[in-house]
Amino acid sequence: MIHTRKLTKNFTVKKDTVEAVKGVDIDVAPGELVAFLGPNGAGKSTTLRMLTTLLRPTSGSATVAGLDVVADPAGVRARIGYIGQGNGGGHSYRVIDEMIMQGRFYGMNTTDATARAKELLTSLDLADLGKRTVMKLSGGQRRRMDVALGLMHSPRLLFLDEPSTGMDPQNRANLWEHIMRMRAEHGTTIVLTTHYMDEADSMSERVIVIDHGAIIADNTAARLKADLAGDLLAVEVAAASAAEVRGLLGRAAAEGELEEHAYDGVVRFRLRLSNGARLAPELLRRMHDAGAPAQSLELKPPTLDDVFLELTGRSLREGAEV
Ligand SMILES: Nc1ncnc2c1ncn2[C@@H]1O[C@H](COP(=O)(O)OP(=O)(O)OP(=O)(O)O)[C@@H](O)[C@H]1O
Repeated sequence: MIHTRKLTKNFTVKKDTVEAVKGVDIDVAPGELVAFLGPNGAGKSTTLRMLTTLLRPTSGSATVAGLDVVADPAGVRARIGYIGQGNGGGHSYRVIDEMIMQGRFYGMNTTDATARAKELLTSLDLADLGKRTVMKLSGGQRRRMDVALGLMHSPRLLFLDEPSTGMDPQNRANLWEHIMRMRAEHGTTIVLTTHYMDEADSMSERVIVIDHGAIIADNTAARLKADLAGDLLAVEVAAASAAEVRGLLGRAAAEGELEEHAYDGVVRFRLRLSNGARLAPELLRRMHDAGAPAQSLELKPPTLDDVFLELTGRSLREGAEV
C-alpha cells in the first residue's frame, strides 16, 4: 500500500537547511494499522505530508495506493483519506451538508453522497447531529466528523495526523473505538502519527519510531518492548543482606544495569530483565535460600518510552506536549 525509498525532505530556513526527513524506507501492507511515533519535530508530519502529496519530496521515491506521489498526486489523493492536525470544515454549514459537499468534491453524485454521509454519521455516532452546524459540535464530536469527512469517498488508505491530540482520555477512547469499528467494517489501511506512547502501544499493530528525521525502530509494540527494554524489577532488602543480593541480582541483570539506593537500613535494587515475570520468583527463592529475603518487590512491564530511552538516551515525554 505504501513503499518509500530514501524519501527525503529538506527545508531551507534563512539559508540554513533543515533536514526534516532523512531518507526513510517505509513499507506498509494493505490492512495494516501503523503508527509513526516520535517527539515533537521528529519528522512525522512531514513524512505524512509527502505521502499525502501535500509536500513534494526533496529526493527519494514514494508509491502510495499504487501511484507515485510526484508523478500522479491527483491520483493518489483520490485514493486516500487525510485527516490533518487542524481539520474541521466550514463553521456555519450543517454537518450533513459538509459531508455531502466533501463527497461531491470527490466526484460522487448527490444521492450516493447523501447515503454515504448518513451511513458514516451513524457509524461514528453522529446521526443525531447531522442537522447541527459544525461550530456547535464539541471538540470530540468535531474530530469524529473529521474522520467521517476523510472516509466519505471510501478510501482504502486513511492517514491521520495526530488524531487525538488535545482530547481528554474519554474522547480519545471514544474516537479510537470508532476508528477501529470503521476499520473492521471496511478493511481500511490506517497510518497515523502520535506522540502519545500509550496510543501507539495499545492501538497500532506496528510502530515506526522516528527521531531526527530517521527511522530508528520498526516493529510491533510488543516486540520492541521485549527486544529493547525488558521488565523493570525493584527489590528492597535489609542493608545487612545487600552484598549477597547484589551478587545474585548482578548475575541476572543485563550488563551494567543494576542500580541501588540505600535508605533507612534498607537497600533498593533496580534492574531490567528480559523476562521478569518468569525470573522474579526464581530470584526470590534464591534470595530466600541465601538468607537474604526480599522486603518488597515491584515488577513493571516496559513502555514504549523505555524503548525510546534505550534507543536515544532521551525520554519521549521530554519533548511531548502532553
Ligand atoms: N515548512 C517548514 N519550513 C521549515 N521547517 C519545517 C517546516 N515544516 C517542518 N519543519 C521542520 O522539520 C522538522 C520536522 O517537523 P515535523 O512537523 O515533521 O515534526 P513532527 O514529528 O510532526 O512534530 P510534531 O509532533 O510537533 O507535529 C522540524 O525541525 C520542523 O521545525
